[in-house]
Amino acid sequence: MSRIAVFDLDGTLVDSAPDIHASLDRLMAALGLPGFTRQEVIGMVGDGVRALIDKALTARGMPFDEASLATFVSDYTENAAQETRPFEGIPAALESLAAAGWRLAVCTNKPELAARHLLEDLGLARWFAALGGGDTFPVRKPDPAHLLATLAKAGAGPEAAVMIGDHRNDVQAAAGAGVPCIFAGWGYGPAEMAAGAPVARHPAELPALIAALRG
Ligand SMILES: O=C(O)COP(=O)(O)O
Ligand SMILES: [Mg+2]
Repeated sequence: MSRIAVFDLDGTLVDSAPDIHASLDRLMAALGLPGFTRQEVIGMVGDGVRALIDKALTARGMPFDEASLATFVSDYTENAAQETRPFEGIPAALESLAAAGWRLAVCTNKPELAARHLLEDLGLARWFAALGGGDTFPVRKPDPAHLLATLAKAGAGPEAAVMIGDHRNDVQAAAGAGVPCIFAGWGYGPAEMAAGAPVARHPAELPALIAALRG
């Protein structure tokens, strides 16, 4: 069975914080509330959009509401690729993995439509055999079923897979699915989230690290 590398999106493939930050601050301004610093936004990313909006509203003493979530999702889906770019070295790493016979997939807590638009706008979509978004299945990371369902969509199983992510959710989903994980040290998660997983400091290290896990 062909080997497959499954990537997280935000903070792993793409530096998406600028557009998440801009959309969130537009929502807050529309609600008459103060915006956030970039570090605050990065600290709220990882558990999907519902959690992001919940954390943002809670930080301003407001209850969660569905209308704010819907406003954010539609604004962000439109504007996800304004400033967001692949991390330096990611396109080359994907090309090198594909050339070495790896199939590639994306497992992200970002909503599927926004993730799809973003990958297309950045010219990355062609690399991926499957995408499992935060709303594609009834569950999402850290639930290992999110990773397993993404693999199934690509016609693959966990025994041939490696996961690459920048958040504890990625490490936990991979561990639960029996898939080795590489922690993206260039991403948004603090180093302790690696929890013992090997840490790549730069995307250029990925082809060798991934091959070492599933030779
Ligand atoms: O949308 C999020 O909160 C995180 O998305 P990710 O799973 O691609 O890092
Ligand atoms: Mg991430």
